[in-house]
Amino acid sequence: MKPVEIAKGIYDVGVTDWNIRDFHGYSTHMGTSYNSFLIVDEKIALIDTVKKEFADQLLDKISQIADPKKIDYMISNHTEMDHSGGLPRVMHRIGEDKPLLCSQMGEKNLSRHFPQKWNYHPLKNGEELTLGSRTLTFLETRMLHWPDSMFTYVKEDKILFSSDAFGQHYAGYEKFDDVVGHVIMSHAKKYFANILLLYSPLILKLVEKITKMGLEFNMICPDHGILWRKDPGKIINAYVEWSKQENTRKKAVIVYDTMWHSTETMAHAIASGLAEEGVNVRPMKLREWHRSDIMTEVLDAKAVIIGSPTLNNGLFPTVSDFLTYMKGLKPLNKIGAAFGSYGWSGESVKLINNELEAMKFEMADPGLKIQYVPDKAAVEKCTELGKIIGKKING
Ligand SMILES: Cc1cc2nc3c(=O)[nH]c(=O)nc-3n(C[C@H](O)[C@H](O)[C@H](O)COP(=O)(O)O)c2cc1C
Repeated sequence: MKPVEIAKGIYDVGVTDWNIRDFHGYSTHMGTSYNSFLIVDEKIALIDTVKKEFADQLLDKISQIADPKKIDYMISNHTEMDHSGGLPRVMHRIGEDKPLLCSQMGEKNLSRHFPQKWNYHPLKNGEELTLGSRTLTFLETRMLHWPDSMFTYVKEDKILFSSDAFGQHYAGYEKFDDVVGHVIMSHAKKYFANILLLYSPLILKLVEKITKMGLEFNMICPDHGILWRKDPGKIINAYVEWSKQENTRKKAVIVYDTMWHSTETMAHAIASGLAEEGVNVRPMKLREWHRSDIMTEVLDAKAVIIGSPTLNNGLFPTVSDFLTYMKGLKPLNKIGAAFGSYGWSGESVKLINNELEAMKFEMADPGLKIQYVPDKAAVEKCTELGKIIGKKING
C-alpha cells in the first residue's frame, strides 16, 4: 500500500496487519492497522511507529515521501509496542541523536522497553512545537489507556492524532469513515468495550476538557483503523454515550457454559422469560464466543446473567475467566443474576453472586440452582426468573 496524503503535506505511512486475529488476548475479526503519520513542513516529524516486524514497511513508505534521515523529530504518543516496536529501526535510520518527543511518563516507560539512550524530550501538558507553518500541541491523556498516553494536535489543520483513542481493529484499503461507512462503528464499539471501558470516567472528563478548550476537529486520526474525517463528532459522541453507561436499552446478555447441557437448558428458558417481557436477549455460550465478543454485547446491556455448572466445588473455568475479564473492565449500572446446574454440592451460583456483587451489580434475584437435568417444573422456574429480570429491566 502507498502512503496516503490525508491533508496537504501530512501522510499516513502506517501499515496493515491483515491476518492478526489475537490482539493482546482479544479477537480481531478484520485484522488491524498500525497507523503512523509523517508531517512534512520546514521541519519533518513522524508520529508513532509500528510493530517491530513491520518497521521496514514503514521506512519504505516514508522513503517514498522523504529520505528518513531528513526527519527532524520523532514523536511517541504511546509506549505500547504496536506503536513503539519500530523505534529502534526507525531511530537507527533517521539518526540516533534526533529528538524523541514524548510525555514525561513516556520517557520513563520507553526507557523500560528499550535500552538505547535516545535523545528524549519529555513534554509538559500543552507544550507546543513549531514545524514551520504548523504548530503541534501535545496533550497529556494519562491512563487513556496507559500512563504515557498523549495526543498531538495540529492547530492549523485542526487534526488530532489521538493515539489509541477512537481506534478500531480494522484492516482495509478504505482509510476514512466516509469510505468505509457505518459498519466501522461495530469495530469501534468492540475496541471501546475491551480496551477503554474501565476508563469511562476519565474519558468523560477528557471530552469536557477538550470542549472547554474549544478545540475543533477537521479530522481525528487514531493509531488503529480508519481516520475520522467526514464526521469526527460521531466517534466523540459514541465515546460519550458508551462512557456514560446509562444502559437505556432493554437488552440482556446471558453468559454461560455447560458440560451436559443442563445449564444451557436453563439459559434458554431464562432467555424466553426475558423475551416475554420484551427484552432483547442474547444467550452466549463461552466456548462458542470469545470473551471480547461477549464484552462488546455487555457494553450496552442493562442486565448480565451468568450461568455455570458446579465443577469440583467451583465454577466452570471459562466462567471464571469471563468474570475475571469483565471485573477488570469495570462495567457500571448493570442488573445481575446467577444460575446453574449442579450434582451434589452446588457452589456455582453463590460464587457467581459473590463476583457480581463485588462488581456492584444490582442483583435481580438470589439466583437459581437446579440439581442435574432440569425437569418441566425447573424449566418453568427458569422462565419465571427471566420474567423477574425482565420486569426489573422494564421498571
Ligand atoms: C468432573 C465433574 C465434576 C463435578 N463436580 C461437582 C461438584 O463438585 N459439585 C457438584 O455439585 N456437582 C459437580 N458435578 C456435577 C455437575 O455439576 C452436574 O452434572 C451438572 O448437572 C452439570 O451441568 P451441565 O449439564 O450444565 O454441565 C461435577 C460434574 C463433573 C463432570
